[in-house]
Amino acid sequence: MKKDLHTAGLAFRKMHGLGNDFVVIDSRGRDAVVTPALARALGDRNRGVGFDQLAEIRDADGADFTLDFWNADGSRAGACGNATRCVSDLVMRQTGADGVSLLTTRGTLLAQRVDGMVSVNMGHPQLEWAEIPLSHAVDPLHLPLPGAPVGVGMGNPHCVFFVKDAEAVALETDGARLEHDPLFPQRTNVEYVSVIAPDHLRMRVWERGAGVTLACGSGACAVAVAAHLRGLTGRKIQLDVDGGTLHIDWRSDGVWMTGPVAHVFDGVLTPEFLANHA
Ligand SMILES: N[C@H](CCC[C@H](N)C(=O)O)C(=O)O
Repeated sequence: MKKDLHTAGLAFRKMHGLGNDFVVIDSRGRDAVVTPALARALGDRNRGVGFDQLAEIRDADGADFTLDFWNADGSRAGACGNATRCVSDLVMRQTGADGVSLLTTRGTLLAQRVDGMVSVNMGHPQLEWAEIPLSHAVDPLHLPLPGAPVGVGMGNPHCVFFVKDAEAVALETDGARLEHDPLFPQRTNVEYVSVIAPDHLRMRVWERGAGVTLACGSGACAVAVAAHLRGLTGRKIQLDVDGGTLHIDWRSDGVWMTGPVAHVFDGVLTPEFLANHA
């Protein structure tokens, strides 16, 4: 941790997309400051700020900015759709532009403002077992687990179950167990989905490294892809999550996700907090 942060503190923003909540730290123009220990401390809803993911903005070559994501347990997340939409909104407000490009571990993503909401192209889904990743060669469309879920990568792993009633699922126990199933060498996010209509799904989610959340953007994209590949839906759907509604459109250039964003408050982490957790 840099010496000036120990005297001045560290500014952050609290944002959310459909109740999927984020702390955003802007490290453009300086070295990155987030460590696994700081992410865990900040993610503590009693002793820190609390978030589902922490997003750190950094400078980028060839894009408007770079985004790194951390889960509340201090692990890294390769993708976070809702935080991507929130930070894109922030940067669009700062620059006055209607669109931005950003770099994540997936490469360059594009985001734009649409009807008061923010859309992001989350890229092409990863449908090969090794890129999801799975531990060995199996058919990702019918994974060898009870309930035959679908495995999809969106820069992070997802395990999608189609069930009769997503409300009736034991999300906390089943999600926690499946996150650590040996089929997923990097653990997995877990989604339970019921079909309302060929263009309308209901999803509940257990996130790797964060637990039950009110929404998950990359999960919503994975679910739309899985549902279409299983012949349950078209390519454009409305998806109801616990925190609201997302719109997903799997186009030829990637999976687009659209929804609301909210900026809740700004704060400054104290030098004392940083000294104890950096
Ligand atoms: N909330 C995020 C996903 C976080 C995924 C994370 N839990 C992981 O380890 O992959 C989203 O909107 O896409």
